[in-house]
Amino acid sequence: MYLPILQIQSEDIPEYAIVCGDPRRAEVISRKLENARELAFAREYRTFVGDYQGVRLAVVSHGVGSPGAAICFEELIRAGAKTLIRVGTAGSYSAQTPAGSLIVSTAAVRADGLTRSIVPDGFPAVADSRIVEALDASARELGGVVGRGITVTVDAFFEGALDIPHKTYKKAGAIGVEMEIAALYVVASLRGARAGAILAVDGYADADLAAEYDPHTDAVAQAVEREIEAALRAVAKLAEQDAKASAE
Ligand SMILES: O=P(O)(O)O[C@H]1O[C@H](CO)[C@@H](O)[C@H]1O
Ligand SMILES: O=c1cc[nH]c(=O)[nH]1
Repeated sequence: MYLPILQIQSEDIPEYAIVCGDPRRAEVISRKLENARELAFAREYRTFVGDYQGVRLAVVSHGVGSPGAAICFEELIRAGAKTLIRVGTAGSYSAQTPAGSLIVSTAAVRADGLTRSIVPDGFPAVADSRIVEALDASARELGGVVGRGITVTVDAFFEGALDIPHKTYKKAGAIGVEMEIAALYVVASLRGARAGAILAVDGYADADLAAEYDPHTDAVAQAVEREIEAALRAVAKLAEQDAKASAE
């Protein structure tokens, strides 16, 4: 089956997929794979396949924002992807997770518009627990600060005339904010796939903590390197669990 937006053939897509916003990050991840091959680069969607520790996986960029990203998640799942892990960046709400930390998202606040148009209010956006455990364990193997908790998915990066209620989300216990995870968790739930996400913190979103925003520091680059490695190790762990389960 031809997937018209990603412009790939479903036969080329394996069960495991790593997704990220930035097409350049997809290329960086693909360089960690053996037998890496670029399948397509259509709009913001850049698709690679390759092997990590013997596990075939796809690496696909989904761009910025939930509507475009949801198309990518839908087509990947239609193509046969069953495990999707987002490797992204986030703003932090907590001094415990400063720039350069990693966050493993357990669930997402649906403060986006896309999921409102595909599931009712109140429907949760939740990560798969085995993916959370695999990401958390892999991130901790690599050292550095690792937070774990609820993240917020918004549509607006910059505030307009209305405030983005970061303080309210923080008071309610969320630890960071980004722009696509709720769409990933909801689309995965709708289509019978499982999903999780790991984020490199690139600054504070909380106005009380915020300094000049600079996502291009060495600390952030090192955190992105660690989250990529953590996601790849998590894929290997999950594939091993899946192989054991299907042998039983
Ligand atoms: O680094 P990525 O994966 O793009 O994730 C975050 O960065 C972008 C905003 O700068 C949004 O896509 C947000 O979710
Ligand atoms: O959406 C995002 C991504 C990174 N950093 C932020 O503050 N927001």
